[in-house]
Amino acid sequence: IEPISTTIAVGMAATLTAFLASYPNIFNYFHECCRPEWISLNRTGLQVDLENKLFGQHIASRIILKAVNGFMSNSNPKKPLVLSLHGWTGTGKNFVSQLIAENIYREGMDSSFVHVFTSTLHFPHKSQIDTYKSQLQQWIKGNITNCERSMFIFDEMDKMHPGLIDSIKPYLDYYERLDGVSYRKAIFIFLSNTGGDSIIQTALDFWQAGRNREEIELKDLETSLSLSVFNNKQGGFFQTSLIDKNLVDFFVPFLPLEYQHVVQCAMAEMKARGLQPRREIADMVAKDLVYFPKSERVFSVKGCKTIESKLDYYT
Ligand SMILES: Nc1ncnc2c1ncn2[C@@H]1O[C@H](COP(=O)(O)OP(=O)(O)OP(=O)(O)O)[C@@H](O)[C@H]1O
Repeated sequence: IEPISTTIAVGMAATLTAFLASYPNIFNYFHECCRPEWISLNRTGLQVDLENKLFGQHIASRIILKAVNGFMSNSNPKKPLVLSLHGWTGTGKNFVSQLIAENIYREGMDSSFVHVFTSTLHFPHKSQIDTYKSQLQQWIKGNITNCERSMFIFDEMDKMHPGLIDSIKPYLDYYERLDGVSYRKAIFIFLSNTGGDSIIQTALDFWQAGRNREEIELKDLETSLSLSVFNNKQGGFFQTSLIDKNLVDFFVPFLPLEYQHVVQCAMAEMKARGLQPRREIADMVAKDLVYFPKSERVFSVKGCKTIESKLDYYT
């Protein structure tokens, strides 16, 4: 027997054995499963994405990076991570949720462990609230039983019937196990426009005082934000025990976007389409949008939301 071939053959067999040992089910190598190979935080990726892709949100960016990093590096968290993202339309709340998902799950938003609920789509009828409550509980329990590192995104919280979200309160709490299931490694993200007005007022106050937007700190927004979230009668948070029991770990404010950010969004969109980003086109797109308040015209009414369709027109 020729020694070199024998060495290679033995080496390959050892590698294959090690590979099969680490993948008891070879199927899991190709098919998404609840294992670190498929679910683990790419810290640098998240930081780079937040720095380069999310515009005009220095506070949100900072909080999210710290919160997600801290949570994902803790192998034994005491409760699930609960983030509540607030702000005007088109400012990046869904977008940031997507960035988080992409940097934790290899399959990103397409992962079978990332679940999105939209109030008007999944919970449309007030009369069905009791059914929704038990469905939601079972759905979350089932999914976390399947994979403890699951992520749940609740969009349009401001359109959710008050009371519904209270039904999942036990899952967000500090319990070690509930009916044999541990919810502590899951991530819950709530998105809403609630509190947007108070954030805008603060941003406008800074602008009118000639102060730099980057000088706005979380403490400038925190109190008025949590008050307006708690007392807004329209939304799923209305006087919910999630807030008075401090189960929301971070209230994350999204600032209204200005002309310069809309330009950045348009440039990024051109790049994403494989086009050479052109400032004059980005300017045309940005000038096409409506800004408020009427007299100052500082913030984009739709944030960066209609950029895509406007670009179709100009490119
Ligand atoms: N701050 C931002 N930085 C970069 N892109 C952004 C930002 N805000 C919005 N966009 C772009 O605009 C699109 C729409 O924004 P997104 O859906 O995240 O807004 P939203 O805050 O969730 O709005 P809504 O409250 O209406 O749901 C995003 O997919 C993204 O391309």
